[in-house]
Amino acid sequence: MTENPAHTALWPAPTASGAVDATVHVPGSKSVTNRALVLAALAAEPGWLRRPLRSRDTLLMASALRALGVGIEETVSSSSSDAGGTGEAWRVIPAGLHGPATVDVGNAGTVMRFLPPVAALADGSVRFDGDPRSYERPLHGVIDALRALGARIDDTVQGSPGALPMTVHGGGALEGGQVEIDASSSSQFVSALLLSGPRFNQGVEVRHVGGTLPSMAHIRMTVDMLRAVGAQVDEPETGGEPDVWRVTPGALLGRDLTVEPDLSNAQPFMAAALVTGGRVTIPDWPARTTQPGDKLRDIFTEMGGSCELTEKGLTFTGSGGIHGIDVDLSEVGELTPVIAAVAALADGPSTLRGVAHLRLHETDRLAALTKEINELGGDVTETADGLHIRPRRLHGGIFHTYDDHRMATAGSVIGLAVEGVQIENVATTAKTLPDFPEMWATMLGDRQG
Ligand SMILES: O=C(O)C1=C[C@@H](OP(=O)(O)O)[C@@H](O)[C@H](O)C1
Ligand SMILES: C=C(OP(=O)(O)O)C(=O)O
Repeated sequence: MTENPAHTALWPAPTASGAVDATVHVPGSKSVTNRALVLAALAAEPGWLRRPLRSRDTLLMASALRALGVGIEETVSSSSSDAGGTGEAWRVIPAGLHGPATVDVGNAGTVMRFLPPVAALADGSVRFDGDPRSYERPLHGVIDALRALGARIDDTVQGSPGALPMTVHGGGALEGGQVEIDASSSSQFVSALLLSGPRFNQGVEVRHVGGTLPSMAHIRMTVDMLRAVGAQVDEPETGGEPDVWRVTPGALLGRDLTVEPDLSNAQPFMAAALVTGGRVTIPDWPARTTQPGDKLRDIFTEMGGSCELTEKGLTFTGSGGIHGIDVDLSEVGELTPVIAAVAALADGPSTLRGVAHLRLHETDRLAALTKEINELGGDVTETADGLHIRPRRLHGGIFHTYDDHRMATAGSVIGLAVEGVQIENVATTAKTLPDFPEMWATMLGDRQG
């Protein structure tokens, strides 16, 4: 097999010549955009998504829904009042879902987990395939649950059962009802079943049985967004049974939704303020949000910064010092790589806990962070559910990224403080933030190279 040159290309991570002082407009949230697309596709009337994220994961979601018959028209409004926004809006026009169709999930957890229930509602066969890594990421929870709820799925044609590739033989409707799943390997199993639940004949009752459920922030996001389009949801946090979610069958409204900036993608820019003792403002930081990135206000404050939320957005200011942290990240696992990078530059040790499931993300993130930080001279050890990080003087070298966007941004944060760090395949940030290298250079005022 020939190597794809983009996968081995090296990007010299710019070092910061001084404290950063920048305003960074961060594009829309991946998690909100892909949920909004699914909910709009399942609605009873057309809807709008304003300032959607345009990245590999969201374009894969849009292409897949189009392949199932949904209309998605991309428009750019010239009279946009979006401060700093592109004025981009997508009109989503629901239609009868049908196969035959092929869905490329790439390496998008949201596409590979959220769309099989949608395909089960389609009339016809829908084949799912994706990047080699997508074959290894857990999907059994969605497959087993859909079968229990009445779907016909063939996951034995190629590869191993319980994983991609597979074909969902949609019957035009799904009975739904009660189902038990072990979602300890991905919260997206629960979100997937809830998002399509209003369209199942009996709705759905999902009971999680198993170890700790990760990424609760993302399940809250699912519940919030379902309610916003008129779905009735009972859930543990508003008085329901622990680990049980119920969605009543019913029609969904077409909404006009403006997508919040992706706070997890704001993270490397905030980390730059922390690492350089500078200041970064993220416009449009929501006053109230279910995004896990909102927790950065607490986490990065504890690590040495301070936050101010004003009408200009969130201004995060580094103090010049970086402190180690002992933190349970189970609710906000996707923040781990950049926190690990900052921790490697801190004045004391850190322990990151509650994130064993990161071993099955875009790559094995615990192994990858350990190996790459240690190869720059660091001292990181893996624990059963996280990382111990003891800061040491780091040196330059190649930071491998394993097709993981958050490995690339984590390496870039280290590169701000360490000369000679080269990021392999920085283009992998296109999964959720295609303009990352340009945004990074702009933040640094194009002074570095
Ligand atoms: O539902 C979502 O949008 C997400 C849920 C989380 O997945 P896991 O629960 O698999 O960690 C998170 O890590 C991922 O980036 C996005
Ligand atoms: C785990 C992540 O993505 P996915 O949606 O592919 O699970 C992530 O973005 O950190």
